[in-house]
Amino acid sequence: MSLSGHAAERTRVECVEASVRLLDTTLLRPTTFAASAGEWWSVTGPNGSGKSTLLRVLAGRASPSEGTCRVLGRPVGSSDPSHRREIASLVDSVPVASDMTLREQLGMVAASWSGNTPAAAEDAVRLAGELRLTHLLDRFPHELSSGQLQLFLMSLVLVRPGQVVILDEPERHLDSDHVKNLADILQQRCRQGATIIMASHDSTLIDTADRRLELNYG
Ligand SMILES: Nc1ncnc2c1ncn2[C@@H]1O[C@H](COP(=O)(O)OP(=O)(O)OP(=O)(O)O)[C@@H](O)[C@H]1O
Repeated sequence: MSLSGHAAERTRVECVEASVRLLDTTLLRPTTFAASAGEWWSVTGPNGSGKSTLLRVLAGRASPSEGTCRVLGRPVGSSDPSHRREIASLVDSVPVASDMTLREQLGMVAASWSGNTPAAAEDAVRLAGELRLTHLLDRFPHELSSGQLQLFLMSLVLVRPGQVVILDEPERHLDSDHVKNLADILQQRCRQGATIIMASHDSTLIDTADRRLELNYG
């Protein structure tokens, strides 16, 4: 089953009865939802309910055992760079270079996806400012606190121009003020047309999101 016509054009992420099993263990129960352009979805549920598994599927790191998941109309995990360009994810770990400053790494990622142009570099520095990282840009990753490192990981994801942003517990290590700031940044990204799929236990982020997908055990 898939959406058609105008709805299909606006649908960015669609799962239909998607489940994940590993031998006799269920990682994700059958799950159905459709997220449109400009929507921010929070995926909620207790520990072990399958939130990260769903996000791994959407990021192309796991496959549904049954059912389907499509991002931008195509199965995920595509090797096509033009498809991958549109999907920015912070799921599991994001590699960081220990011997490059934040500024160098952020600039490199921005240039990779948006071109090695002054405008792309300026956008990257502006994003770092929004995330309150400006004073840390000439440090190395090991010189950051846990929360500062989380903000840096967020910058590496949000500097990408993707239409679909997939985030697993972006609130990790952040104090309430930085979570609120992050909520504002993500809301702005949605207003610009992005679709965000976010697993979270944080009430500020969950309440700021437009839609909610609750995963349950039973
Ligand atoms: N490699 C694996 N092998 C077997 N079971 C797994 C594996 N990975 C995850 N699981 C199980 O799948 C279920 C869903 O895990 P998942 O990490 O998706 O949950 P979650 O909702 O993200 O939890 P949390 O809120 O704790 O992060 C859990 O019961 C977990 O024990």
